[in-house]
Amino acid sequence: MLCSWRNACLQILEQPQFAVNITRHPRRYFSSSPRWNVSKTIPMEEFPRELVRNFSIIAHIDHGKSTLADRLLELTGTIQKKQTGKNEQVLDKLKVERERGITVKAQTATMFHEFAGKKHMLNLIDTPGHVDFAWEVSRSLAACEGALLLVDASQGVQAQSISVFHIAKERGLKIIPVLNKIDLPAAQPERIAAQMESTFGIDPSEIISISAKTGKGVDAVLKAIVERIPPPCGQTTDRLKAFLFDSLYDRYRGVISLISIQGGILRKGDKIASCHTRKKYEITELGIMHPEEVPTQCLYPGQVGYMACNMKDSTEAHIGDTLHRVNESVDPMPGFQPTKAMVFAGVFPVDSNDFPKLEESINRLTLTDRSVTVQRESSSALGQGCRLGFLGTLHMDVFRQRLEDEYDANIIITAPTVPYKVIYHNREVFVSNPTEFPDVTDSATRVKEIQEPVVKASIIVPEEYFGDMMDLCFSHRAEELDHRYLDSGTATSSRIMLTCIVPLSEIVTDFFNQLKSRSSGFASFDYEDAGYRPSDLCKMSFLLNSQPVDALALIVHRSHADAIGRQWVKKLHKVIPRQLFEVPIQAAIGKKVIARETLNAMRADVTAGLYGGHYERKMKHLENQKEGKKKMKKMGRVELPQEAFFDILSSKMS
Ligand SMILES: Nc1nc2c(ncn2[C@@H]2O[C@H](COP(=O)(O)OP(=O)(O)OP(=O)(O)O)[C@@H](O)[C@H]2O)c(=O)[nH]1
Repeated sequence: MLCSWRNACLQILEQPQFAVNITRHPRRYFSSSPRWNVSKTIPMEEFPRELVRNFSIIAHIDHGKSTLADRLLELTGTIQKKQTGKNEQVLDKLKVERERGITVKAQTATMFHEFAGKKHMLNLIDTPGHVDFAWEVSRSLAACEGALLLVDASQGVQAQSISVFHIAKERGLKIIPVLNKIDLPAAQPERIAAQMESTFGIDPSEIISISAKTGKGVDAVLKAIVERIPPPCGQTTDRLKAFLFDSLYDRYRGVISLISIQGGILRKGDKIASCHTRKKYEITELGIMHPEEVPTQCLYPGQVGYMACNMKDSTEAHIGDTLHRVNESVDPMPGFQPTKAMVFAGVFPVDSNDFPKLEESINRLTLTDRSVTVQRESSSALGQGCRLGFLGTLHMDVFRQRLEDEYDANIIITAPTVPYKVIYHNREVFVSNPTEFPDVTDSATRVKEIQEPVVKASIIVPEEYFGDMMDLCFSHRAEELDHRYLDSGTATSSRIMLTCIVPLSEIVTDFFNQLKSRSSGFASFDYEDAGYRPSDLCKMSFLLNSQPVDALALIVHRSHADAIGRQWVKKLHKVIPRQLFEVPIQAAIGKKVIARETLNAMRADVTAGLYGGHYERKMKHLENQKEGKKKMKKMGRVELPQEAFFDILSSKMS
């Protein structure tokens, strides 16, 4: 699968609009004066751990991580300076990443840099910036000793800057503060430096000011990486211990794992075992990501690279696993918490005959993105499909786009839901599919309590938008609101950090769009899991001609039920084509209808052929028509066309 993933990337890169200096052969990545002649193997033994630095770049979305990564790769001669003048980034390889300008999948690249007369090996692990991909961030950081904390000098500290800072701090990483985009006219380096001091306790004299776009100051970053980040631990004489921090699937070679060597030397041909699964393997290929694969003979302590070892099934590679030599047991490294899907949605093919193809595409795509959970689902309205679990709505959106771009899938995706906890007298059940949600109005279901997931949200916003943000939070059922000023002293327009507890279900719908529009794009937002809380939730069903449409069911808070019900029947009324008979469109909670619209019948003019004649004759025709329609209505099932589903469900999410 890696190969197909890689091939997909290469195909994308080979398209003229993505023409950058990456090609299939590693040799071509080198500048005209390569440090290493890659036709010979890289002498890995020349890089003892003292000469190795493993680091990551962490920042809020769009603060310039990938741009800085490119400048570092260029400055160290790893890639050629771009001639295209386009903004494409070398490490953002997926089409969706290039189109949206965001990093989704973390990439690794090794650079060689001469400092104080010694060649150093610098391993950069690029990380995504969006809150949905925080799991990738913490996974990338586990293989590093240091991190560049990048802050946009025009935007200042944002919500995600704070959360990634804390992840890095918790992992004990050396943090190098970097102020980026100083070339922008709106940049306020002194003010933002003061903000970094008050928010992170960073000494302003340690901050490096750069422009990743023009390259100004980037050499000082390279110097700081070597001087300030400690070298990794581990000795060549230790027992072999390799930490598996990422994996990909290659159709021909099986699983390719990214590893960091914590101790001992890993050689091609070595027999290794996994602490987690206890399975044994033989290393068939070893190398470094440069940023494409460059094979080597061995990897030494502190080095980061890739390995292939005939792992056939992608589930065998456990992120966070420790690998050791067969018969030489070691203490496993602390692993990662498994990811928890927080947003679920049903995915159905537009043409139900396409289900096998869709399922195959989903399975392939999940091999490159293990945080997605998959379960089969069938709906009477939409046919066979899959219920997928994602880390957040952006994650869901990116997955959908990748399905469409890379696998040509034509799909309908249902409204996102979150996993609710239904507590019965004797058990607890997690429900993420509205069709499985019990009817709480019916005492026979014996539901004791319903709980919903809540998150601790942090919003950073200029003072003038504070009132709007409070309104937004209240209208989304926020509790425990608190705030503090980020800028100390006399700043003219201060920024405020607002924190509150909000139900996750409120965030997965339109919260983010509203946050951006109500703050004119100035607010930034981040959230973390805050457990479950009891909530007054119920299932809302929609009925067309008294028949429930399963794919449209929703789980709503009772206080919002009436408004949502009314809004939805109105929307349905707009998109459902008129039938030969009258169709009631109803929203119901349990057996109680809370909103209704009526779709009038199409009426052929049955009296058109008559001219003159008696009034009674006309009335008789009309009465007959009425009778016929009544019969039709009794038997009639309203088929919702797929386009109507598409309209309803896409507007549901906006
Ligand atoms: N003027 C200016 N623009 C910059 C600079 N650095 C980055 N940019 C621009 O800022 C935008 C975002 O940069 P990226 O490098 O994609 O940001 P990122 O942090 O990698 O974004 P994610 O991967 O989505 O988290 C791009 O349009 C860059 O061209 C800079 O120093 N000056």
